[in-house]
Amino acid sequence: TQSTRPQRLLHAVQKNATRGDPRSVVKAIDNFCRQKEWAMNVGDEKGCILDSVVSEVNPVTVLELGTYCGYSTVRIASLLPPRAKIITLEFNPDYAKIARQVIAWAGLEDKIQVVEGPSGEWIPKMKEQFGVKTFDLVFLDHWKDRYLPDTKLLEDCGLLRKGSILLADNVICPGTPDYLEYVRNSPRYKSQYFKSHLEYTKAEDGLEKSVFLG
Ligand SMILES: O=C(NCCCCCn1ccc2cnccc21)c1cc(-c2ccc(F)cc2)cc(O)c1O
Ligand SMILES: [Mg+2]
Repeated sequence: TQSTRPQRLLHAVQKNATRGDPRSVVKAIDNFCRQKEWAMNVGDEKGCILDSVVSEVNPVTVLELGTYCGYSTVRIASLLPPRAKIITLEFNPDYAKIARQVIAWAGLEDKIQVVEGPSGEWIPKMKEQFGVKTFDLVFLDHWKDRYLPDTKLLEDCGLLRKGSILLADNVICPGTPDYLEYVRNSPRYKSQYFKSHLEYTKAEDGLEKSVFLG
């Protein structure tokens, strides 16, 4: 039976990356996507912006919405202090299965919890299920029409604190117009746009970093 793109991406990691070396896993995925098959990882250009935000925030609790194959999960986790944890939500069980194997190859399974299901159902259960108080950093990379409702849900569930950072991928391509309008005009956020390009292409895209003001 025909393999899927995530399966081919995983094989490229297992073939070209060193076990326990997260940076080599990131490199192997970027090379696969540049040379063989495009895939919707945040990629190396936006990935460097992600790295700088993570290093600046030094988060202890991270929520990622949209795991896919675990590229950004590995990128973030490789920069976290020892006790820090990421909860990453993936709707598609096949993607989650691949992501767990990519994360294991990077040797980062102790810092990462991959949770399967829709954000709308899981966000209200974060406190009781995972003992989370608030998130220091949220990376939004899932259905683009869920960025806004899930941000409001995070607020309503008390999962954001003064200074929590929201970092959103794809605010230009595919685009999240209602989310951008909200974080850029709400008095509860201080927002900043990092112009970049859609992963592995010349098309414009960017990340929006928004600080929750409480
Ligand atoms: O669609 C994108 N990502 C989302 C994938 C599905 C997420 C599903 N999901 C995961 C967790 C979760 C929790 N609750 C509900 C749903 C949930 C995406 C697309 C492009 C893209 C594609 C084609 C093109 F021509 C240009 C750009 C580029 C990106 O970087 C992207 O991220
Ligand atoms: Mg994305």
